[in-house]
Amino acid sequence: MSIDIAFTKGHGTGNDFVLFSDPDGEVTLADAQIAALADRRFGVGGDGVIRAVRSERLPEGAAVLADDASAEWFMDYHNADGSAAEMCGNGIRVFGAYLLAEGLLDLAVGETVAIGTRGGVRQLSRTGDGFEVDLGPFVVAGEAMVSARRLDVARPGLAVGVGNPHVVVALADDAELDALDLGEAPEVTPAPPDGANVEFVVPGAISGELGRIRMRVHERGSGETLSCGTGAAAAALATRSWAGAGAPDAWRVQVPGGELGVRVADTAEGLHVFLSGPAELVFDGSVTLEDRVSR
Ligand SMILES: N[C@@H](CCC[C@H](N)C(=O)O)C(=O)O
Repeated sequence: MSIDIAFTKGHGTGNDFVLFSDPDGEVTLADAQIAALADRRFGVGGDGVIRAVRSERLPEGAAVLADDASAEWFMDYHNADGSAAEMCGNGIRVFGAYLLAEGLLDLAVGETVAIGTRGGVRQLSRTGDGFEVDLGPFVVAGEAMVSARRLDVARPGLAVGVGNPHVVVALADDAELDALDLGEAPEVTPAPPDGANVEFVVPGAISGELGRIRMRVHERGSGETLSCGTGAAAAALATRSWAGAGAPDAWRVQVPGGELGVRVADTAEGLHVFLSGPAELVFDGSVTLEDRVSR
């Protein structure tokens, strides 16, 4: 049986998503159907697909609601290849904008809402020009060697966990970053058990309390994208760790699709990393998904 989906297309600094709502959890899409929706030539096109579903209607939602009973909405995130991911830093801001536009959420500037994700509950705050998300505690630990097309030799990478897995590699300068060919997934050795998003960064100037970074990313399950929010947080955390004592807690990360803010701050639950940036809704449409996808 085919299924009709009413969707909204949105993006955060060029990281683009197909969003649809399924409040009662009645729509189960196969990975191939999600990939068909995300296909840029044969479908709507996007780096990911996001379903808005009530936490209480999902098996994963039980843990979310046990942690925070106010997390009514769950961001069911899938990469462009159909694989599920724990978290999406750009996606959750666009998710907030989508819930507001659909009338599923009431959130004034300055207010915060709890959102369920596979990586746990995330607190999302509405700012004057977008959203800021508390990505929670983080882990910066573990080394790997990373090779990529047009990189002369394999480089050391630092593993960073912000709910989903990342490996961050520092490059010497802009020329090296621009020359990279990320049309193919970088090879990470030893291979992370669940795969990883790989960020290539060029640390820039640190002026006072603020550090700057340029970044390109190859996302697990989606390929090279114009931006990755959790990747920007991972890039800032790795650069902060390389810089050592006295490194700034606030960072601006420049990605091909724009700029994101990252800050590290003490909270009642310890050190957390926060991500801020825009969230844009671009257009609405509807699409019929076939039960059996041939591609
Ligand atoms: N683009 C996202 C990350 C999406 C998930 C990622 N590809 C993964 O598999 O972990 C972001 O903005 O954080």
